[in-house]
Amino acid sequence: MKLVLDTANLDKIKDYVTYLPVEGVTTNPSILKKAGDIDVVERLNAIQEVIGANKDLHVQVVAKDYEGIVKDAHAILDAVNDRVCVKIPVNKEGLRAIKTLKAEGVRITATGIYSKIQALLAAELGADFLAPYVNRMLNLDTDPYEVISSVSYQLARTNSDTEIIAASFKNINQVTSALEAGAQYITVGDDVVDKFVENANIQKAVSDFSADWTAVHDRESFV
Ligand SMILES: O=C[C@H](O)COP(=O)(O)O
Repeated sequence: MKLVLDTANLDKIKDYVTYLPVEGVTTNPSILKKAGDIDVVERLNAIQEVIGANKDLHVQVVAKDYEGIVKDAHAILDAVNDRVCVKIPVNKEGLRAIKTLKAEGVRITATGIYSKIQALLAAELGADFLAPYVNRMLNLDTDPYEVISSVSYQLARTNSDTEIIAASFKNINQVTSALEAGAQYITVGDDVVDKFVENANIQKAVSDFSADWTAVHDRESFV
């Protein structure tokens, strides 16, 4: 499992890198909105510094038309660094932009994926990552795991270098199910990340072990 953080909260990212196998960070305009009225370029550069230059930072374009998307992509690469994966929603304008930007060698994360056909088209145009929206598909009565599994099979069958970075999670079961379906990466918001190893049963087990030890030995550590 390759874990990516779907947040722009710098304090949380600083904390997560101390105990989680963080492979990167994804953002989009809605995630950046949660961070408030920040200097976005400054924040993105700070995030890259915290995760390390060799980890992937995915930054989404804002413009909706082809020319604007290509311009946004260049602006993001200039403002942050040329390794950034530019996130582009998969619609007609987005696919046109992916085609142009891949010809320039730009790393692309195809996002806003609700269907197999979106994923397969973006992969065929050379997108580096595909971001199927798990919870949003479930809300629409689409089985995201069947989509991921089928796309994963097609990518393997065609020896594609494109990888799946499943997104849009509301709980841990969705995360593990997406991985079981074939996603190589999962990008998870801090609301769900915070629950990974924080539950009352884990804390109770730790407390019980500690109580059993101190009942016999007059100290709270091994030595
Ligand atoms: O970048 C895409 C997000 O992972 C979508 O997540 P959301 O459905 O919680 O907005």
